[in-house]
Amino acid sequence: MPFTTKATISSFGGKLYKLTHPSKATGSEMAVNLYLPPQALSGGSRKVPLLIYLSGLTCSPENCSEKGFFQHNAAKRGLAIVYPDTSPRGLNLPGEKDSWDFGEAAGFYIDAQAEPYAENYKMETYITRDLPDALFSDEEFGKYLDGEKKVSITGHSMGGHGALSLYLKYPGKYASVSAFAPIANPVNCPWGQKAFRGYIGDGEDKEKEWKEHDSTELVRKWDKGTPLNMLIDVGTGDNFYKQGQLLPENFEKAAQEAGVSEGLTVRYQEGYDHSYYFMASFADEHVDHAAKYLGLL
Ligand SMILES: N[C@@H](CCC(=O)N[C@@H](CSC=O)C(=O)NCC(=O)O)C(=O)O
Repeated sequence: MPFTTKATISSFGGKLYKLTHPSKATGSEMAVNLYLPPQALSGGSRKVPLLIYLSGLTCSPENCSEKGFFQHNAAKRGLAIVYPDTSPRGLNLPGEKDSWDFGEAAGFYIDAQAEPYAENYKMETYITRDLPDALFSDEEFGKYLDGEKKVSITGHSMGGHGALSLYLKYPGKYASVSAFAPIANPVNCPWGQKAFRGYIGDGEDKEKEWKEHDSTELVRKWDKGTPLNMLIDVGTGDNFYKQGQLLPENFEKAAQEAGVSEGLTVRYQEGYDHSYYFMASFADEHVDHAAKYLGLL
């Protein structure tokens, strides 16, 4: 099914497309922004690889495309970026809009099993299947995107959890992963527990299942012979980090204990907070991280 283009905006010599498209997984129309760098467009006509950026709680595709500054270096390296939404919208499910850290704009990049979310909150399937399939097969955008190459994945906060956990759940699917201030051990923090309780369910068996979506648990199972190709930045002035919502040290420790920390870089950036000022400061480096593994550097 084709994309509907709502707006086309020039950015760093390329174009940002504000789009919507239907998703089978969510049973709804999904908003998504796509950045095509100049190399893919007129005069370039080269197929470019794709980086997926997963946003945090409360975000839409707009936040990062407006103020993350990823397009700056993507335009130099010849990399397309897709900015998906953070949940289905407009469903009016009971309780969906009661809080900012659960429900609408807080889909957590997992497939919900609990009611009333089980039918539509299938964000894992949307990100791993519906969205890439739609982009690479699209008559218009498919011309510019290199579907032969793997894609890379990155994200912020809840989206950092999404990027790390999908990378670890689907070994070999993504060329590399990076994350800003990821919720790295969701089973042990209030945001993650609220999401997993609401989307997966509670009780002993369900809580065991939560671990299948937790990056700190998943990294323990990573193949020892395969480098992680993973970059994580966390700001030491981040209030959510100080409140124990992110827990990157637990992730690092688990990777070290499992003997899989080859290719893992975790940086604690002095004084930076949780905001897009932090991300914009290091966005060029995260784009370079992806560009390296996508063969652009
Ligand atoms: N409304 C909340 C703050 C919400 C917030 O900070 N969201 C972050 C992501 S947090 C983890 O996933 C974000 O990216 N916000 C969008 C932005 O443009 O900054 C509160 O009141 O504390």
